[in-house]
Amino acid sequence: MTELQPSAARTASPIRLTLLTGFLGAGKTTVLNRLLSEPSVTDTAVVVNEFGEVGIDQMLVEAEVSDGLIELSDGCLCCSVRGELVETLERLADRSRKGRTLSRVVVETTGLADPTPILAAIMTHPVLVEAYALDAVVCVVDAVNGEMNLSERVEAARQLAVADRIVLTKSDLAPANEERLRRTIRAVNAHGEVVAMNDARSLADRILDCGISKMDGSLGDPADWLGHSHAVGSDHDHRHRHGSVRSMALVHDAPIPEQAAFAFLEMLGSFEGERILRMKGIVLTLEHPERPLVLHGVRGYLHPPARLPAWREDAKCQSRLVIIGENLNEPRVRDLFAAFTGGARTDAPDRVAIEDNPLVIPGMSFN
Ligand SMILES: Nc1nc2c(ncn2[C@@H]2O[C@H](COP(=O)(O)OP(=O)(O)OP(=O)(O)O)[C@@H](O)[C@H]2O)c(=O)[nH]1
Repeated sequence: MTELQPSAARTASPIRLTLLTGFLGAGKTTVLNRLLSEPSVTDTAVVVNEFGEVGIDQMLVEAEVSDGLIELSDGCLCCSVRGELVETLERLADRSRKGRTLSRVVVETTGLADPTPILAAIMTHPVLVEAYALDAVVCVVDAVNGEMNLSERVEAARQLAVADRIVLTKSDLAPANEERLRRTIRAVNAHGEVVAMNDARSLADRILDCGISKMDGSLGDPADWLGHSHAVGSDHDHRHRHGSVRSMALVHDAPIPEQAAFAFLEMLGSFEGERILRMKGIVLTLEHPERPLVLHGVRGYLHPPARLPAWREDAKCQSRLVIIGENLNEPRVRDLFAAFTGGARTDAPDRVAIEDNPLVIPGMSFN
Protein backbone atom coordinates (compact mmCIF):
# COMPACT_ATOMS: atom_id res chain seq x y z
CA MET A 1 0.00 0.00 0.00
CA THR A 2 1.26 3.48 -0.86
CA GLU A 3 2.38 5.47 2.12
CA LEU A 4 0.60 8.79 2.35
CA GLN A 5 2.27 11.97 3.43
CA PRO A 6 0.34 13.83 6.12
CA SER A 7 -0.47 16.72 3.80
CA ALA A 8 -1.83 14.35 1.18
CA ALA A 9 -4.37 12.97 3.61
CA ARG A 10 -5.64 16.37 4.72
CA THR A 11 -9.27 16.55 3.77
CA ALA A 12 -11.51 19.61 3.81
CA SER A 13 -13.83 17.86 6.19
CA PRO A 14 -12.29 15.01 8.15
CA ILE A 15 -13.93 11.60 8.11
CA ARG A 16 -15.89 11.10 11.32
CA LEU A 17 -14.83 8.08 13.27
CA THR A 18 -17.09 6.25 15.68
CA LEU A 19 -15.52 3.63 17.93
CA LEU A 20 -18.17 1.07 18.88
CA THR A 21 -17.24 -0.85 22.00
CA GLY A 22 -19.01 -3.02 24.57
CA PHE A 23 -18.31 -6.28 26.34
CA LEU A 24 -18.74 -9.71 24.70
CA GLY A 25 -22.30 -10.25 23.59
CA ALA A 26 -23.52 -6.83 24.76
CA GLY A 27 -25.15 -6.09 21.40
CA LYS A 28 -22.55 -4.22 19.33
CA THR A 29 -23.43 -5.93 16.03
CA THR A 30 -27.13 -5.45 16.76
CA VAL A 31 -26.54 -1.73 17.32
CA LEU A 32 -24.48 -1.55 14.13
CA ASN A 33 -27.19 -3.25 12.09
CA ARG A 34 -29.84 -0.92 13.41
CA LEU A 35 -27.67 2.10 12.65
CA LEU A 36 -26.97 0.93 9.10
CA SER A 37 -30.66 0.35 8.49
CA GLU A 38 -31.47 4.00 9.18
CA PRO A 39 -31.81 6.10 6.03
CA SER A 40 -29.66 8.97 7.32
CA VAL A 41 -26.62 6.69 7.62
CA THR A 42 -24.95 6.96 4.24
CA ASP A 43 -21.37 7.14 2.96
CA THR A 44 -20.31 4.98 5.86
CA ALA A 45 -17.63 2.31 6.02
CA VAL A 46 -17.63 -0.29 8.74
CA VAL A 47 -14.56 -2.02 10.15
CA VAL A 48 -15.29 -5.01 12.33
CA ASN A 49 -12.93 -7.23 14.22
CA GLU A 50 -13.82 -10.65 15.51
CA PHE A 51 -11.57 -12.25 18.05
CA GLY A 52 -10.69 -15.78 17.00
CA GLU A 53 -13.44 -16.47 14.53
CA VAL A 54 -12.82 -15.11 11.10
CA GLY A 55 -15.78 -13.74 9.26
CA ILE A 56 -18.55 -14.37 11.77
CA ASP A 57 -19.42 -10.75 12.38
CA GLN A 58 -19.26 -9.97 8.69
CA MET A 59 -22.13 -12.35 8.13
CA LEU A 60 -24.04 -10.82 11.01
CA VAL A 61 -23.84 -7.30 9.66
CA GLU A 62 -26.90 -7.46 7.50
CA ALA A 63 -27.10 -4.07 5.91
CA GLU A 64 -25.89 -3.36 2.42
CA VAL A 65 -22.60 -1.61 2.83
CA SER A 66 -21.01 -3.34 -0.15
CA ASP A 67 -17.27 -2.79 -0.16
CA GLY A 68 -17.57 -0.45 2.79
CA LEU A 69 -17.41 -3.40 5.17
CA ILE A 70 -13.95 -4.44 6.18
CA GLU A 71 -13.22 -7.32 8.48
CA LEU A 72 -10.04 -7.48 10.48
CA SER A 73 -9.19 -10.88 11.78
CA ASP A 74 -6.66 -12.83 13.73
CA GLY A 75 -6.48 -11.16 17.06
CA CYS A 76 -7.85 -8.33 19.06
CA LEU A 77 -8.04 -4.80 17.69
CA CYS A 78 -6.43 -3.28 20.73
CA CYS A 79 -3.26 -5.33 20.45
CA SER A 80 -2.11 -7.39 17.50
CA VAL A 81 -4.47 -5.94 14.92
CA ARG A 82 -3.77 -2.31 15.69
CA GLY A 83 -1.35 -2.12 12.76
CA GLU A 84 -3.95 -3.66 10.48
CA LEU A 85 -6.56 -1.18 11.67
CA VAL A 86 -4.22 1.72 11.05
CA GLU A 87 -3.50 0.45 7.54
CA THR A 88 -7.19 -0.04 6.84
CA LEU A 89 -8.01 3.47 8.01
CA GLU A 90 -5.17 4.85 5.90
CA ARG A 91 -6.52 3.01 2.88
CA LEU A 92 -10.02 4.37 3.47
CA ALA A 93 -8.66 7.91 3.84
CA ASP A 94 -6.75 7.43 0.60
CA ARG A 95 -9.89 6.28 -1.21
CA SER A 96 -11.83 9.21 0.19
CA ARG A 97 -9.13 11.59 -0.97
CA LYS A 98 -9.36 10.07 -4.44
CA GLY A 99 -13.01 10.93 -4.68
CA ARG A 100 -14.95 8.06 -3.16
CA THR A 101 -17.53 9.66 -0.92
CA LEU A 102 -16.88 8.65 2.63
CA SER A 103 -18.09 10.75 5.49
CA ARG A 104 -17.94 8.26 8.33
CA VAL A 105 -16.21 5.12 9.55
CA VAL A 106 -17.59 2.95 12.33
CA VAL A 107 -15.02 0.66 13.96
CA GLU A 108 -16.56 -2.17 15.96
CA THR A 109 -14.05 -3.57 18.44
CA THR A 110 -14.07 -7.01 19.99
CA GLY A 111 -15.77 -7.36 23.34
CA LEU A 112 -12.42 -7.69 25.08
CA ALA A 113 -10.72 -4.68 23.52
CA ASP A 114 -9.31 -1.87 25.60
CA PRO A 115 -10.31 1.17 23.55
CA THR A 116 -7.52 3.43 24.79
CA PRO A 117 -4.60 2.01 22.72
CA ILE A 118 -6.83 2.20 19.64
CA LEU A 119 -7.66 5.85 20.35
CA ALA A 120 -4.00 6.58 21.05
CA ALA A 121 -2.93 4.90 17.80
CA ILE A 122 -5.38 7.02 15.80
CA MET A 123 -4.53 10.20 17.68
CA THR A 124 -0.80 9.92 17.21
CA HIS A 125 -0.62 8.64 13.64
CA PRO A 126 0.48 11.47 11.32
CA VAL A 127 -1.93 10.53 8.52
CA LEU A 128 -4.92 9.45 10.57
CA VAL A 129 -4.83 12.45 12.84
CA GLU A 130 -5.30 14.68 9.78
CA ALA A 131 -7.79 12.52 7.92
CA TYR A 132 -10.11 11.58 10.80
CA ALA A 133 -11.98 13.36 13.54
CA LEU A 134 -13.15 11.24 16.44
CA ASP A 135 -16.90 11.65 16.57
CA ALA A 136 -17.60 9.52 19.60
CA VAL A 137 -16.76 6.42 21.53
CA VAL A 138 -20.02 4.48 21.84
CA CYS A 139 -20.26 1.73 24.45
CA VAL A 140 -22.99 -0.90 24.43
CA VAL A 141 -24.01 -2.19 27.86
CA ASP A 142 -26.60 -4.90 28.29
CA ALA A 143 -29.12 -5.17 31.10
CA VAL A 144 -28.66 -8.93 31.48
CA ASN A 145 -24.90 -9.15 32.10
CA GLY A 146 -23.79 -5.51 32.26
CA GLU A 147 -23.70 -5.24 36.03
CA MET A 148 -21.64 -8.42 36.40
CA ASN A 149 -19.26 -7.54 33.56
CA LEU A 150 -18.64 -4.11 35.02
CA SER A 151 -17.82 -5.44 38.45
CA GLU A 152 -15.68 -8.35 37.26
CA ARG A 153 -13.97 -7.21 34.08
CA VAL A 154 -11.70 -4.21 33.92
CA GLU A 155 -12.08 -4.11 30.09
CA ALA A 156 -15.82 -3.55 30.50
CA ALA A 157 -15.27 -0.71 32.97
CA ARG A 158 -12.67 0.92 30.71
CA GLN A 159 -14.92 0.68 27.66
CA LEU A 160 -17.73 2.34 29.57
CA ALA A 161 -15.53 4.95 31.29
CA VAL A 162 -14.26 6.48 28.05
CA ALA A 163 -17.61 6.47 26.20
CA ASP A 164 -19.38 9.58 24.98
CA ARG A 165 -22.60 7.67 24.35
CA ILE A 166 -23.84 4.55 26.09
CA VAL A 167 -26.40 2.30 24.43
CA LEU A 168 -28.41 0.25 26.90
CA THR A 169 -29.56 -3.05 25.36
CA LYS A 170 -31.62 -6.05 26.49
CA SER A 171 -33.82 -4.06 28.88
CA ASP A 172 -36.67 -6.05 27.34
CA LEU A 173 -35.05 -9.24 28.71
CA ALA A 174 -34.28 -7.91 32.18
CA PRO A 175 -36.40 -4.84 32.91
CA ALA A 176 -35.90 -5.21 36.66
CA ASN A 177 -32.13 -4.68 36.26
CA GLU A 178 -32.35 -1.43 34.39
CA GLU A 179 -32.61 1.08 37.22
CA ARG A 180 -29.67 -0.34 39.14
CA LEU A 181 -27.60 -0.66 35.98
CA ARG A 182 -28.22 2.99 35.13
CA ARG A 183 -26.88 3.95 38.57
CA THR A 184 -23.80 1.79 38.04
CA ILE A 185 -23.28 3.33 34.60
CA ARG A 186 -23.37 6.79 36.18
CA ALA A 187 -20.81 5.75 38.79
CA VAL A 188 -18.39 4.67 36.06
CA ASN A 189 -19.23 7.33 33.51
CA ALA A 190 -20.74 10.59 34.67
CA HIS A 191 -20.55 12.39 31.34
CA GLY A 192 -21.87 10.14 28.55
CA GLU A 193 -25.50 10.26 27.47
CA VAL A 194 -27.36 7.00 27.99
CA VAL A 195 -29.46 5.94 25.01
CA ALA A 196 -32.00 3.13 25.28
CA MET A 197 -31.97 0.58 22.46
CA ASN A 198 -35.72 -0.03 22.89
CA ASP A 199 -36.46 3.63 22.24
CA ALA A 200 -38.12 4.03 18.85
CA ARG A 201 -36.33 7.28 18.05
CA SER A 202 -33.52 7.23 15.50
CA LEU A 203 -30.36 5.72 16.91
CA ALA A 204 -28.24 7.64 14.41
CA ASP A 205 -29.64 10.95 15.68
CA ARG A 206 -28.58 10.07 19.18
CA ILE A 207 -25.18 8.44 18.76
CA LEU A 208 -23.71 9.89 15.56
CA ASP A 209 -22.41 13.37 14.88
CA CYS A 210 -22.06 14.24 18.55
CA GLY A 211 -18.56 15.75 18.44
CA ILE A 212 -17.74 19.34 19.28
CA SER A 213 -17.78 20.36 15.62
CA LYS A 214 -20.60 18.93 13.55
CA MET A 215 -20.53 17.51 10.08
CA ASP A 216 -22.47 20.45 8.66
CA GLY A 217 -19.85 22.81 10.07
CA SER A 218 -21.94 23.99 13.03
CA LEU A 219 -20.68 23.84 16.60
CA GLY A 220 -21.75 21.22 19.07
CA ASP A 221 -22.78 22.17 22.57
CA PRO A 222 -19.69 21.96 24.83
CA ALA A 223 -21.91 20.95 27.75
CA ASP A 224 -23.22 18.10 25.65
CA TRP A 225 -19.75 17.07 24.49
CA LEU A 226 -18.23 17.22 27.93
CA GLY A 227 -21.26 15.89 29.77
CA HIS A 228 -24.19 17.67 31.32
CA SER A 229 -23.30 16.78 34.86
CA HIS A 230 -20.26 19.02 34.50
CA ALA A 231 -21.98 21.89 32.79
CA VAL A 232 -22.50 24.16 35.75
CA GLY A 233 -20.40 25.73 38.41
CA SER A 234 -17.08 27.49 38.45
CA ASP A 235 -13.71 26.94 40.04
CA HIS A 236 -14.81 23.67 41.52
CA ASP A 237 -14.66 20.07 40.52
CA HIS A 238 -16.86 17.03 40.54
CA ARG A 239 -15.76 13.46 40.87
CA HIS A 240 -17.44 10.19 40.05
CA ARG A 241 -15.95 6.83 40.77
CA HIS A 242 -16.39 3.14 40.33
CA GLY A 243 -13.64 0.86 41.54
CA SER A 244 -10.38 2.32 40.34
CA VAL A 245 -12.00 4.16 37.40
CA ARG A 246 -13.02 7.71 38.11
CA SER A 247 -13.76 10.91 36.31
CA MET A 248 -13.19 14.41 37.51
CA ALA A 249 -14.00 17.78 36.03
CA LEU A 250 -11.99 20.96 36.35
CA VAL A 251 -13.72 24.26 35.70
CA HIS A 252 -12.18 27.73 35.55
CA ASP A 253 -13.90 30.99 34.68
CA ALA A 254 -10.99 33.38 34.05
CA PRO A 255 -9.07 33.14 30.76
CA ILE A 256 -5.95 30.98 30.99
CA PRO A 257 -2.69 31.95 29.24
CA GLU A 258 -2.01 29.37 26.52
CA GLN A 259 1.44 28.69 27.85
CA ALA A 260 0.02 27.92 31.29
CA ALA A 261 -2.57 25.58 29.80
CA PHE A 262 0.08 23.64 27.88
CA ALA A 263 2.46 23.59 30.83
CA PHE A 264 -0.38 22.14 32.92
CA LEU A 265 -1.03 19.47 30.29
CA GLU A 266 2.63 18.59 30.12
CA MET A 267 2.83 18.21 33.88
CA LEU A 268 -0.40 16.24 33.88
CA GLY A 269 1.11 13.93 31.27
CA SER A 270 4.30 13.57 33.29
CA PHE A 271 2.55 12.70 36.52
CA GLU A 272 -0.65 10.99 35.47
CA GLY A 273 -0.31 10.11 31.75
CA GLU A 274 -0.30 6.36 32.24
CA ARG A 275 -3.42 6.57 34.36
CA ILE A 276 -5.44 8.83 32.09
CA LEU A 277 -7.91 6.80 30.07
CA ARG A 278 -9.26 9.86 28.36
CA MET A 279 -9.19 13.62 28.72
CA LYS A 280 -11.25 16.16 26.88
CA GLY A 281 -11.72 19.80 27.40
CA ILE A 282 -12.41 23.24 26.11
CA VAL A 283 -10.18 26.12 27.18
CA LEU A 284 -10.86 29.84 27.36
CA THR A 285 -7.46 31.30 26.54
CA LEU A 286 -6.16 34.76 27.28
CA GLU A 287 -4.70 35.15 23.79
CA HIS A 288 -7.84 34.20 21.83
CA PRO A 289 -10.76 34.42 24.25
CA GLU A 290 -13.23 34.42 21.35
CA ARG A 291 -11.96 31.08 19.98
CA PRO A 292 -12.12 28.12 22.35
CA LEU A 293 -9.25 25.69 22.30
CA VAL A 294 -10.36 22.05 22.11
CA LEU A 295 -8.27 19.44 23.87
CA HIS A 296 -8.50 15.73 23.51
CA GLY A 297 -6.11 13.19 24.96
CA VAL A 298 -5.79 9.54 25.82
CA ARG A 299 -3.25 7.91 28.11
CA GLY A 300 -0.15 10.13 27.81
CA TYR A 301 -1.02 11.45 24.36
CA LEU A 302 -2.64 14.70 23.38
CA HIS A 303 -4.40 15.15 20.06
CA PRO A 304 -3.09 18.26 18.28
CA PRO A 305 -5.25 20.97 19.88
CA ALA A 306 -7.73 22.67 17.57
CA ARG A 307 -9.39 26.06 17.77
CA LEU A 308 -13.08 26.41 17.18
CA PRO A 309 -14.14 29.47 15.17
CA ALA A 310 -16.24 30.80 18.06
CA TRP A 311 -18.15 29.90 21.19
CA ARG A 312 -21.69 28.83 20.72
CA GLU A 313 -24.03 31.63 21.67
CA ASP A 314 -25.67 29.58 24.38
CA ALA A 315 -22.39 28.29 25.85
CA LYS A 316 -20.77 29.72 28.94
CA CYS A 317 -17.27 31.00 28.10
CA GLN A 318 -15.20 29.14 30.62
CA SER A 319 -12.54 26.42 30.63
CA ARG A 320 -13.76 22.94 31.33
CA LEU A 321 -11.76 19.74 31.40
CA VAL A 322 -13.00 16.23 32.04
CA ILE A 323 -10.37 13.70 33.04
CA ILE A 324 -11.22 10.01 33.19
CA GLY A 325 -8.60 7.86 34.78
CA GLU A 326 -7.66 4.73 36.61
CA ASN A 327 -6.18 5.28 40.07
CA LEU A 328 -5.77 8.97 39.31
CA ASN A 329 -4.09 11.04 41.97
CA GLU A 330 -6.97 13.51 42.10
CA PRO A 331 -5.60 15.92 44.72
CA ARG A 332 -2.40 16.23 42.70
CA VAL A 333 -4.35 16.93 39.49
CA ARG A 334 -6.41 19.61 41.25
CA ASP A 335 -3.32 21.15 42.81
CA LEU A 336 -1.55 21.27 39.45
CA PHE A 337 -4.57 22.84 37.79
CA ALA A 338 -4.85 25.41 40.56
CA ALA A 339 -1.13 26.16 40.32
CA PHE A 340 -1.29 26.76 36.57
CA THR A 341 -4.52 28.71 36.59
CA GLY A 342 -3.32 31.07 39.27
CA GLY A 343 -5.32 29.71 42.13
CA ALA A 344 -2.68 27.84 44.16
CA ARG A 345 -4.23 25.88 46.98
CA THR A 346 -2.96 26.00 50.50
CA ASP A 347 -0.28 23.39 51.14
CA ALA A 348 0.29 23.10 47.38
CA PRO A 349 3.23 24.44 45.41
CA ASP A 350 2.59 27.26 42.99
CA ARG A 351 3.38 27.08 39.28
CA VAL A 352 6.88 28.59 39.51
CA ALA A 353 7.86 26.14 42.22
CA ILE A 354 6.61 23.22 40.12
CA GLU A 355 8.24 24.39 36.88
CA ASP A 356 11.54 25.09 38.58
CA ASN A 357 11.60 21.78 40.35
CA PRO A 358 14.59 19.82 39.00
CA LEU A 359 13.01 16.59 40.22
CA VAL A 360 9.96 16.88 37.98
CA ILE A 361 9.86 13.91 35.60
CA PRO A 362 9.90 15.15 32.01
CA GLY A 363 8.96 13.15 29.01
CA MET A 364 5.29 12.38 28.61
CA SER A 365 3.85 13.33 25.27
CA PHE A 366 1.29 15.95 26.27
CA ASN A 367 2.85 18.49 23.98
N1 LIG B 1 -33.85 -9.28 23.35
C1 LIG B 1 -32.79 -8.57 23.00
N2 LIG B 1 -31.75 -9.20 22.44
C2 LIG B 1 -30.67 -8.46 22.07
C3 LIG B 1 -30.63 -7.06 22.26
N3 LIG B 1 -29.44 -6.60 21.82
C4 LIG B 1 -28.76 -7.67 21.37
N4 LIG B 1 -29.51 -8.80 21.53
C5 LIG B 1 -29.12 -10.19 21.20
O1 LIG B 1 -27.93 -10.48 21.95
C6 LIG B 1 -27.11 -11.37 21.19
C7 LIG B 1 -25.71 -10.78 21.07
O2 LIG B 1 -25.81 -9.60 20.30
P1 LIG B 1 -24.65 -9.11 19.33
O3 LIG B 1 -25.14 -7.89 18.66
O4 LIG B 1 -24.15 -10.21 18.50
O5 LIG B 1 -23.56 -8.76 20.43
P2 LIG B 1 -22.02 -8.32 20.20
O6 LIG B 1 -21.72 -7.34 21.27
O7 LIG B 1 -21.82 -7.88 18.80
O8 LIG B 1 -21.33 -9.71 20.47
P3 LIG B 1 -19.77 -10.11 20.28
O9 LIG B 1 -19.36 -9.59 18.90
O10 LIG B 1 -19.80 -11.59 20.37
O11 LIG B 1 -19.02 -9.48 21.40
C8 LIG B 1 -27.80 -11.56 19.84
O12 LIG B 1 -28.51 -12.75 19.88
C9 LIG B 1 -28.74 -10.37 19.76
O13 LIG B 1 -29.88 -10.65 18.97
C10 LIG B 1 -31.78 -6.40 22.88
O14 LIG B 1 -31.84 -5.19 23.11
N5 LIG B 1 -32.81 -7.24 23.20
